[in-house]
Parts: sequence; structure tokens; C-alpha cells
Amino acid sequence: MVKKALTIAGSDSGGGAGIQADLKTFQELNVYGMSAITAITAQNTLGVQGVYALPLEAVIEQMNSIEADLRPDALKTGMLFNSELIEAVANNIREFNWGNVVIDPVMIAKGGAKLLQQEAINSLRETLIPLATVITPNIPEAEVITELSLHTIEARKKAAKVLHKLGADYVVVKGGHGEEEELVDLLFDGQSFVELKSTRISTRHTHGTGCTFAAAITAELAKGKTVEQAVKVAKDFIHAAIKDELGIGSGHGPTNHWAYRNAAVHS
Ligand SMILES: Nc1ncnc2c1ncn2[C@@H]1O[C@H](COP(=O)(O)OP(=O)(O)OP(=O)(O)O)[C@@H](O)[C@H]1O
Ligand SMILES: Cc1ncc(COP(=O)(O)O)c(N)n1
Repeated sequence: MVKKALTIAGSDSGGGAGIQADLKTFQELNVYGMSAITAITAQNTLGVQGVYALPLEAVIEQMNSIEADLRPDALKTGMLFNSELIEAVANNIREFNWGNVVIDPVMIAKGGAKLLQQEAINSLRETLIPLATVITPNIPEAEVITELSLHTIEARKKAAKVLHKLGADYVVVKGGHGEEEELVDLLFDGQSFVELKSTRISTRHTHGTGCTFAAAITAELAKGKTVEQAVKVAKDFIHAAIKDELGIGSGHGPTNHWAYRNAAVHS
């Protein structure tokens, strides 16, 4: 039986992040991909030139259409832009009783453009995070949500505990923005930590790494993998996608979504 994954996120015209990264990742991991678009960005590897949130009805209707005919086995959320959209998306997820919910709390693009308004942080905390099977903040996002300063691994472990208390079943605090030479993503299940370590690849082509990582977790959950198994595949997937770079664009280029299928790591 074909498994189906849904992304509820923003469109990136440059194709490296957002909906486009998610659908490419679903496809690479042999899962049927679907989308509910929340906003359209005019974007390339140099930055974000424009952001257009879609009307609330348009987002709700996309989710309704999917529920009526193509119920997802797992879903992820990315750019949700404002509290109205967060509340509407959370209401529908709850009403439809959709499971395997991966929340990537997207806030700011690499170039600094705001993809989530400040007023939405409370809705994220109170409405969306309690629905999360897995939440995947990067360090700056975890800092905003927990109001902690996260310069050390120990501090990030504390933040993971706070995020778990807010209602996420599993927390991954990603280490991409960390200062350590070795890169450590922390997975917390409410009891103990798994440290996923990798070398830090020296490259500027990391546009969409967060989206791609969360999409890979979603695809694996759709296939029935455990959260720990799914996060491990996602880590291998993103590592291959960063390492085997495409070199596209003159700024922060996209990752290589077809690198994983060629890589030896999963054979
Ligand atoms: N330079 C790198 N080398 C190897 N792995 C990396 C590198 N940068 C990020 N990663 C991995 O990519 C995934 C995303 O991490 P990161 O902390 O960069 O998320 P993010 O900031 O949400 O991504 P983005 O900057 O695209 O929004 C993590 O699994 C992280 O370990
Ligand atoms: C539509 C959209 N969603 C998410 C991101 C974050 O990705 P990144 O931080 O790699 O730019 C983005 N740039 N655009």
C-alpha cells in the first residue's frame, strides 16, 4: 500500500526549501507527496524578495480536500507565517485526528527574512506544539520558544526538556547553528537523549536543510518507522544532500535531494 505524506508550508520559488524541498524529499524516500500551501515566497539563493500569505480559506480548503479523499499517513508543517494560520492549521489537524505530526517551527530564512511573525510565537507554543509527534527546532528557534540561551549542549538538553513539557512527544534540537566543530543533533523522548553526531561540512549550500530534514522524518514516519529510526534516516539523508552539493545559485544554494539514493550510507 502506497504511503502518503503531506506538507503544510510555504512555497519557495527557488526550489530549495519549503514545499518544493519537502515534495522532493518525499519522492526520494518513496512516499506519495501532497501539499497545502500557506504562503508564496519570491525567493532565490540570494534571499527572499517577497512574501504573500494565502487567505485562510485557501489553506483550510486544501486541508479539507486532502482529508476528504487522501488522508495522510504523516504530515509536516513548515512556514506558517502568522497566528491566524497556525490556529487554523492546528484546528484542522485536531479535527481530522491526523497523526505522525512533524512540526518544523520555521521562523527566519537564511538571509534573515521573517517567515513567522513575532505575534505568532504564543500560538506556536500553545496550539501547535501540543500536537507534535516530533518538533525539530534549530538552535535560534529553540531559543525563541524556550527563552533560553543555548550555547552549550547541556543548555540545549534543558531546552529539549522544556519543549517536551510544552507537549511535543519527541524533540530534535538541531545543531547546524552550533559552535562545536562536530555537529550534534539531540533527540529527546521525554526520558533520555540520543546524540546524532556528524562532521560539519564546510559549504555555503545549506538552503533548505531544516525543511529537508523534517520532510525525511515525515516520510519515514509515514512508512511506519519509529521516531528514532526516522530521525536517523533523516540525518543520513540531509548529510548526503549537503555533502554532494549541486553548486547552484550565487548565494546559499540548495541541497542535493537525489544524493541519498546514490550514497552508500544506507546500502
Ligand atoms: N554544515 C553542515 N554539515 C553537516 N550537516 C549539517 C550542516 N548544517 C546543517 N546540518 C544538518 O542539517 C540539519 C538541519 O540543521 P540546521 O540546524 O541547519 O537546521 P535549520 O537551521 O532549520 O536549517 P535551515 O537553516 O535550512 O533553516 C541537521 O540535521 C543538521 O545536523
Ligand atoms: C518557504 C520557505 N520555507 C522555509 C524556509 C527556511 O529554509 P532556510 O532557512 O534554509 O532558508 C525558507 N527559506 N522558505
